[in-house]
Amino acid sequence: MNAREPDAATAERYLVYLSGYDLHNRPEMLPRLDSRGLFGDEGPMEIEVGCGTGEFLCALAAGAPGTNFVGFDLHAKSLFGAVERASGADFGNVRFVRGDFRQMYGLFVPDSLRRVYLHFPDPGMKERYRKRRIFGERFLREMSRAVVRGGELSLVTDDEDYFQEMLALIETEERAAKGWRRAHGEPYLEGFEPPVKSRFQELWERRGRAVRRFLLVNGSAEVTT
Ligand SMILES: C[S@@+](CC[C@H](N)C(=O)[O-])C[C@H]1O[C@@H](n2cnc3c(N)ncnc32)[C@H](O)[C@@H]1O
Repeated sequence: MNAREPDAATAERYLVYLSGYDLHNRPEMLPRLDSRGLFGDEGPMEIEVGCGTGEFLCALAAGAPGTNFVGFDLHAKSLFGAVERASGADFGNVRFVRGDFRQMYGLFVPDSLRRVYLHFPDPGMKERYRKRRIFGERFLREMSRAVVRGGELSLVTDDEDYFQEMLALIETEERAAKGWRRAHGEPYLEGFEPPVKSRFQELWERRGRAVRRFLLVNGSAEVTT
């Protein structure tokens, strides 16, 4: 997708930029990452971490106009594509936040999210890049704090090494009997059939990669709708 930078009015409506400097030095000046802070209302909110060009998130937004959807990504050009998609459809329930998600945990409000999606996160093949992975113990803990009891975390990957890391951490989490547990009896789910597939899902499936998913529920309450 070869998207151009949005004009000022479109960027103002859809895009929030959180610089590394501000996140580190003056987080108290930044908006809270909940419905009130990003949409000015109290609607339920779902987020996609590393949303890329936003195909999946915008398809969700089209199907649930009463829910707020926020996509997070580091990469400006991908988000320009995502903004073009959302503004082209005139969605009022979508925003995008640009910046390093790992620096944003302190801006989330406890019990403010209904679902979190982390789909096809970058695996970082080389040893030194593995440290940049979004998924890990801290991610699980922070998202458990931000998501309501009974809310969900959806994890999808095509990468064997990342999959094994997810499986091991999820099993540890379940043994601790708090935080996240699997919504399914099987160790993981084979394949993923959303209403619209993301750019990376299309790409990896075309190349014959196996796609595997975990659907986790927060705490021990029943799943919310
Ligand atoms: C492989 S792409 C997947 C994009 C999308 N989820 C999809 O399925 O097409 C991973 C995305 O995560 C973003 N990303 C990687 N590290 C990030 C971070 N620390 N904070 C925010 N986004 C990040 C990348 O810029 C990239 O767009």
